[in-house]
Amino acid sequence: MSAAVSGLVSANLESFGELCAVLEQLHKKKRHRPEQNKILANFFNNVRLKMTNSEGGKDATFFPILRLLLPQCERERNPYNLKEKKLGSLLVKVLSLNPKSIDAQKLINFSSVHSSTQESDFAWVAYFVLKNRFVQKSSILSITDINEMLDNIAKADVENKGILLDEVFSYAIRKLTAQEFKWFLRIILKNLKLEMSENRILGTFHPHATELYQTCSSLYEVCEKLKTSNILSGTESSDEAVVKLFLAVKPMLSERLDVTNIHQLPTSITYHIEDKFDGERFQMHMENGKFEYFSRNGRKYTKKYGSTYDSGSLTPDLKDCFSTDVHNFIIDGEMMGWHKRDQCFGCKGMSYDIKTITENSSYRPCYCVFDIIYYNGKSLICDPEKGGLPLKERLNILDTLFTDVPGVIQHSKRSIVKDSTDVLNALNAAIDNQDEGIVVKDVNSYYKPNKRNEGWYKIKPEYTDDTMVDLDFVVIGADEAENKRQGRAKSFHVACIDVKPGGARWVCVGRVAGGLARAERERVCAALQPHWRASRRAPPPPCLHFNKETPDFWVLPEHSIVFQVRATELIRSSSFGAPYTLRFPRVMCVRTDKLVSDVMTLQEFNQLVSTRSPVIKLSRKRVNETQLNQMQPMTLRRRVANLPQVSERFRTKTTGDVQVVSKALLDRKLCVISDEEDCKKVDLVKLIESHGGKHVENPGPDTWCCVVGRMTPLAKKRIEIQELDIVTASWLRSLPPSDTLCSLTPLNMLSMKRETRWQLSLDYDSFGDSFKDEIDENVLNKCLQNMQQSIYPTTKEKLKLDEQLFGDNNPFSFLRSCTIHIAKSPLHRLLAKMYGASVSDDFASLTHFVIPRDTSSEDVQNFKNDLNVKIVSDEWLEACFQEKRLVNDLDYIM
Ligand SMILES: Nc1ncnc2c1ncn2[C@@H]1O[C@H](COP(=O)(O)OP(=O)(O)OP(=O)(O)O)[C@@H](O)[C@H]1O
Repeated sequence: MSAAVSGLVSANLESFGELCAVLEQLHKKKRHRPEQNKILANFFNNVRLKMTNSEGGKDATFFPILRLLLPQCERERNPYNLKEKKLGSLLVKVLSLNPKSIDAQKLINFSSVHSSTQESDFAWVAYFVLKNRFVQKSSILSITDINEMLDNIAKADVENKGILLDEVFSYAIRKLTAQEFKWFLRIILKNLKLEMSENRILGTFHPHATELYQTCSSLYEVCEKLKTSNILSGTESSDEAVVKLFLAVKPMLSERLDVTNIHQLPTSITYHIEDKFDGERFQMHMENGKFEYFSRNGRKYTKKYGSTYDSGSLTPDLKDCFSTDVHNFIIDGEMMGWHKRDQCFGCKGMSYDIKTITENSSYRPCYCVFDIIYYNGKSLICDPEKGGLPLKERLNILDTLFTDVPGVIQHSKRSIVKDSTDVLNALNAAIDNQDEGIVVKDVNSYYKPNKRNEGWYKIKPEYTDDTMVDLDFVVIGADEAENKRQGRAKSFHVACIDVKPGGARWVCVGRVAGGLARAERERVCAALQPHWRASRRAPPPPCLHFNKETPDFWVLPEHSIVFQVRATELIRSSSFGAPYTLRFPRVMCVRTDKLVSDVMTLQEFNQLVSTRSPVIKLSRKRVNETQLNQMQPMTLRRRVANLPQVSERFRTKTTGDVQVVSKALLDRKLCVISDEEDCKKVDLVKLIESHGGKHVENPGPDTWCCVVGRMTPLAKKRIEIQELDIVTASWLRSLPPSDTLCSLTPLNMLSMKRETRWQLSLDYDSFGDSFKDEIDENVLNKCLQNMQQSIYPTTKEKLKLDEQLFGDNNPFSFLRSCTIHIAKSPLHRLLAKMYGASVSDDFASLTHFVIPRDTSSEDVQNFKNDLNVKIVSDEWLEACFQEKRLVNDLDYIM
């Protein structure tokens, strides 16, 4: 297809040289996102203009260009299977360089780590080494030519024709300029080094392109759908879901949830629990007996698993399992390894890769299906307007689609959640079984491609403090960072101590990269810097046992420090000194208080792995219900409505010696949301009981009211949503004993539900002044305070006013709708406030979390893990300030 497609845009329309010039500009402006966007948008507009003005150009497609701009999204061509090492040797061969020459050595032994400047990738090194050998000084090849050359490279790999490769490369060297060749190499390596995300490039191309790409993972389809003629005639829209058989849909993702925050899920919603399978996400497409398999990032694995019932390692076993009235479908699930002899699942850390296992492996693929995307010609995803069905209805279809064949294809089992105890029990069962965790899903959620916050939650033990066993290791090595901004080390090799009669030996157990905050990493690197020894110059001494994975630098423990490390599992490995290594490790803290001789001993480490199972889970401790009550404000995400009660034995209890002295709260249920600085929760509960009331752990429909002391994020959230009656803890503390039930007045309340508000409005005015009761000085003061407050309009009212006065954009308060946390710049904070933003440190209520543009990707990832809020670069704010309007933040999402 690709050659034909390449021809659709006229060869003369765009030369590769012009594209390279744009790429150069984008590369130069890589720290200036808005400028990059402008450059790219201008380029697209120019091409669009040329297309419409050219004969038949209205039907021309951007695909040949877009696939060069987004080489990492290339799915129409086979993989090139050319990495730096192979490319280096190929160039040396094609250019007939003396392999021992300095230039040839630079190409053959290229390593991004050891190259002289931070910016240099292989293409850049090749450019400098080879630029004088290029004869072509100006551009002569078109985009079509380049695509054809790439087709040939992909073909050469499939057909294993080295000659074809040599031909393409010698042609490229003769016909391309040195600069074009540099970009040609970057396209082959699928990394243009522009620091522009897929979404940003697609978003600049067309506002609907990103969404379309999520549903089909095909640039070709995106370009077809957004052809110039459609754009001009206004017929294009993203409303039509482009789910097509045999085109991969980007899978829906799960949001991380710490089980101790489970109460924060609204109880008005029904959830079910499923096992969290520890395999590889796969989609299966089928039409009339023809199958395709796609991995999570849209790569085809059909050859492996089989395109028909006659081929592959999975499809032949599916022959009789599908219902007879199904013609086509797309299903979503996890490809697991099934141990043929032991008849059980393996997990990802084990010594097989489900994508590449062969017949000889002890494992075979078993597809565990948890969703359906497409059924008998109809897409079932996205919102109802687009034909989407809620999960429970999709699952009704899925249940009838096939019958389980154990070890081949299985439905993911699910159970409806009745209360938080169910979730806890399921997680603890997963911990006991050494499983990865559980997944909790809103049964009414719609399938949203590539979306993470749409009703699916993954709950793993490691998200909860205290369930994991932390291990103390000493740093004995490091690998060098390509980018030295955060210090010299990219990752650290950590070891346990093996105490021997002749002296200690340090046995490396693995490598850890994540977990350290930027400043801390810098501090660690600075402290170790004087003691690092490069392994290339001086091999590590025998007391440091590394095995195959020798670090770039080693350090003696006496000069080193201790890391407290948390990992999800230990997996068998022959790469490091110990027979098991750490899976997904991260540094929890630097133990400056610990001597290196106090780290874990090899003996202790071996005890952990004494079962000899290939994977040892490090989540040892179960979660108990008391932990469920410890809210974690940082991950507070969703609206809280009627919440489930925790089981009786874990409720906050008084000692039982409370004397009931009043009937003010007789038989009423109250829920204490937060305590007061000087009055613990248990004391507030005692007060409730002394008035004859009952304390409940979570508010439900029969809860009379809630009590708030300290303004915790949870308390704020509950007050904000105005769905509960909430009184202040000071009201409870000053409640006088009484023989009759007390009543609530607006002045004591932080929040009211609608019915209460309506009822009280009969007796009180909007400032809390009673129509019938006399008031004292104290009450009068409070009413006056309310009057003052109510003079100021709410944000909502201000927004309305903005709209009336300024239409779409109020140039003086364009940030009014935003609640922003600004990590660094005080100036930005000031300006943001000046332009109407609420600047806040309350992570639960943020619309944007603004961080400096040069924040490391690791830190960005950490923020993403911890916060459910848009994380944007500070360039977004600058763009807003500059343009005096609320600039679309999409381009600035980190
Ligand atoms: N029952 C299930 N429902 C949905 N996803 C599941 C289920 N079981 C396993 N998964 C897998 O869990 C993955 C998410 O969990 P995990 O955090 O381990 O993966 P990740 O790749 O590290 O992160 P993420 O996929 O969330 O970016 C999903 O992509 C999916 O492949």
